[in-house]
Amino acid sequence: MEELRKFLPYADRQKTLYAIGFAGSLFRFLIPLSVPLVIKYLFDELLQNGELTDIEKTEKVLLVFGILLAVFFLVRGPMEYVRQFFMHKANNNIIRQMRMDVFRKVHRLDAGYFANHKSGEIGARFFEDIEKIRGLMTALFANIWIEMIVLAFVIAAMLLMNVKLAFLAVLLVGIQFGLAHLLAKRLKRTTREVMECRSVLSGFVYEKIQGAVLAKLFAAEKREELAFEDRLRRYDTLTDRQARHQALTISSVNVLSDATPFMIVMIGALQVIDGGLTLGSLIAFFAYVDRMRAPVAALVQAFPSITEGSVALQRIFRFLETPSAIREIEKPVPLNKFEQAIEFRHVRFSYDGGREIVKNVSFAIEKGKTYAFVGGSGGGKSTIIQLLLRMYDAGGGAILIDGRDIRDYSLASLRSRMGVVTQDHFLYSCSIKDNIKLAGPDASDEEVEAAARKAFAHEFIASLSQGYDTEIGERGVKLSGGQKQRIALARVFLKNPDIILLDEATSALDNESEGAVQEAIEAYGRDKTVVMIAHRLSTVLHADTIFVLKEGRIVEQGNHQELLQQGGYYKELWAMQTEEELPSPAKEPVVV
Ligand SMILES: Nc1ncnc2c1ncn2[C@@H]1O[C@H](COP(=O)(O)OP(=O)(O)OP(=O)(O)O)[C@@H](O)[C@H]1O
Repeated sequence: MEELRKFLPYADRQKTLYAIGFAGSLFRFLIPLSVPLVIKYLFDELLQNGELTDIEKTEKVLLVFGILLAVFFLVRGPMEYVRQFFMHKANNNIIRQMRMDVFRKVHRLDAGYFANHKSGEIGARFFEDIEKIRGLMTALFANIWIEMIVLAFVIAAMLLMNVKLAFLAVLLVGIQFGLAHLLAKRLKRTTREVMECRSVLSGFVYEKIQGAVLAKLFAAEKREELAFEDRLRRYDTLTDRQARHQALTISSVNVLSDATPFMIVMIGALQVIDGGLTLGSLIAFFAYVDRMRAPVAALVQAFPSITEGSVALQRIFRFLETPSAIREIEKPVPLNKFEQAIEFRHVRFSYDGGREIVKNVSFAIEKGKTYAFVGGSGGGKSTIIQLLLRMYDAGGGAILIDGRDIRDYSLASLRSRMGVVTQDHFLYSCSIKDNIKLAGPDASDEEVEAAARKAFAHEFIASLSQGYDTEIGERGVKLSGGQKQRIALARVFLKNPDIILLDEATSALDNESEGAVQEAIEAYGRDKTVVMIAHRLSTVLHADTIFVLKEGRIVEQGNHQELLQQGGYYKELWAMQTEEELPSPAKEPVVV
């Protein structure tokens, strides 16, 4: 029930709408409850009344039913409308609020969370889980209380007519609730399993849709189908179990609730024979017992909705309360400008708390210079950039910018000083212009074009039929690797940051474009601080300092010439690459 306590503030904000909807519900449900009383009046006081003439009786019948029909049409109908509209409005407002909170949370979680959770599973929170709350809200904020009030009204009317019969009815209803409550416990457990399984399934499907083309390349369609079928079967087993529990709950309660009127009428008939009850009262009693079945059935049927909704709430709050590994200090300072240097001091880092990826790394980066990290694959080069961006926090040592620990700076200001182009640049499925404008939403078309020109992207963009307005598909699938890379670069040029981080930023370009983009980066980077990661050493020859990383350690550092003279790992890498690249004279650098 903890989840319901956390949910209350959401409902509290909608209390006016709920109150209006609730008032509408009261009229809508209570008006029909007057019918048995009218029946009793008809039988006991009107039809069997010897003092009234037939004409008088007819007049009274017409009057009573005229009033009743007027109330039904003029009050009950509009009240039903009020109930439906305001309840829906309140529920929708809560759902929108929760979706916003989940969305906001997605953007507050750290990179580590996304490395360990599938996007489809996270997406399930937005739609399936949040939709499940709708049933819970309707049950909790309207139906349950209305049905309780109806039930209380019915019981009160019964007590007024016959105490003994009323107690019998209350006893039978109590048994029905007890049974439903008992069975609901098992139902809750299964419901949780079903929902967990469904979100895993949705993560699986989402990933397979993204990998559908890859599956074709490996002729793995059949394998994927079987894997999906297997998962669906497991999901079916769970939903079958859930349906069985649900059916058991509803059917056992329904049997009891169906039998209740018979028992009451039987005992009531005996009382009529004894003269302890009038015929009109028995008929009215029967009508009330029958009315009692609806609230009881509604309450029992509300159990599954409440169960599902509360499991969904648990899952949503678990997500909303996920602590972010990357947090700002209480009063972060803004990094308004990068003035002097970046320093890594004995930095250590492991993604999983086990294997160290960065091992006691220390280096300094001065403002206005160009640096490069090179080394074998998996050596930790990209991880260093991730640490600098505070996508992850170092496990040991410290990273300083202008003499201050980066954890002291506000995250937004820290990241806005840096522009990054990675190997895996994410593009949104919108227009090229909007993708570039991610770096500056207020940029004019001229500024966007200038940035694209610098990144040697303007020509290819202009050649597209829609130009800058061309939609590029999910993750930019409609563009080539080199085109995507140039758009990512244009984005950085538009952002105009103090520090440029380029992780294999030109690897997808052909030799000619790479040379041109390199020149652009060099020209642009003259008054900037540039940190590059490259496999192709020929692209980092101009760097002021090259750090050579091997298995998480800096094993050598210096400029290209110095490193060659050291005759170590760098020289080995250089020799290997120049041999590989010999057939391409255009790219062959001069080795002195
Ligand atoms: N999110 C992650 N969770 C766990 N391990 C990771 C994660 N990202 C990277 N690694 C591991 O960290 C190590 C270093 O990866 P990193 O990407 O920093 O290397 P790199 O030097 O940039 O490699 P490459 O040149 O191939 O891009 C690798 O062994 C990789 O498996």
